[in-house]
Amino acid sequence: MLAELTAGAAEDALARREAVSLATVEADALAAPPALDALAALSRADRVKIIAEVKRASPSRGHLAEITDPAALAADYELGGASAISVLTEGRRFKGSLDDLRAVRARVDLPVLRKDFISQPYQVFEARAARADLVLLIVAALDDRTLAELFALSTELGMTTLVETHSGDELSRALDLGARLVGVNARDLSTFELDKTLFARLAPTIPDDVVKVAESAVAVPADVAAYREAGADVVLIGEALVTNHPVSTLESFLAV
Ligand SMILES: O=C(O)c1ccccc1NCC(=O)[C@H](O)[C@H](O)COP(=O)(O)O
Repeated sequence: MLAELTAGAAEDALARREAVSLATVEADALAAPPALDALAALSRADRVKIIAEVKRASPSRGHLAEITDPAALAADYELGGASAISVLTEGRRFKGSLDDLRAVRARVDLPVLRKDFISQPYQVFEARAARADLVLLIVAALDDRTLAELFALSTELGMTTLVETHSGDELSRALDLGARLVGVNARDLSTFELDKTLFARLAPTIPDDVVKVAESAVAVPADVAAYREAGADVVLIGEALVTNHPVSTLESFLAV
């Protein structure tokens, strides 16, 4: 599934590249206003922080929510106390787009994450050209050379990279890269199985100066509390926010 999602996203990027050249998207990225300092916005605090996700659908759950106005949803997230917004821009299975990201960026003052299956420099330039402040790189989807190349490019463009892991080996690769924002995703991206205990097992091996993000599998406030207890600085939440009242749900998650 991860290979299929990554290949599909690369194919879609290639089609966009035929319409808008690499040189153009690179120039747009370089001309964009500076990225917000997402690492500072997400760094350790006396309370857990939340990255709230704009998520219409997913391979594991199918249709989740209509979300006709992603910017309005992001504004609700900001009101509810989110520290950053994640926008799933993958079109085939998540029904997202870069237009969603641009709309969100134009509405909120929070850092915005391009959450996609990135494997090409073109997609990193696109993210910055759309004024994303962060990009996601999934260790399991990339070989070391590509991971390092994309991480360096995102950093050069002034963005923060959320480096996503699912195991001790992937965590070592993320830390070797010098990642400062590391995610542990409870969702196995091949089987879709959720392991709520994975973060607690891996977190003790992540150095203190690395910002730790627990991704996926939050349904109720107790899940946020458990991630916080296990050392999460940040929790990334999608489904629970798009299928419930976004403001009050966020407030309940932040009250733990
Ligand atoms: O959500 C999926 O089904 C999925 C399947 C394959 C690859 C990635 C997938 N999701 C991306 C995410 O990591 C989540 O959207 C994110 O962590 C939020 O998760 P949740 O709060 O459980 O919706």
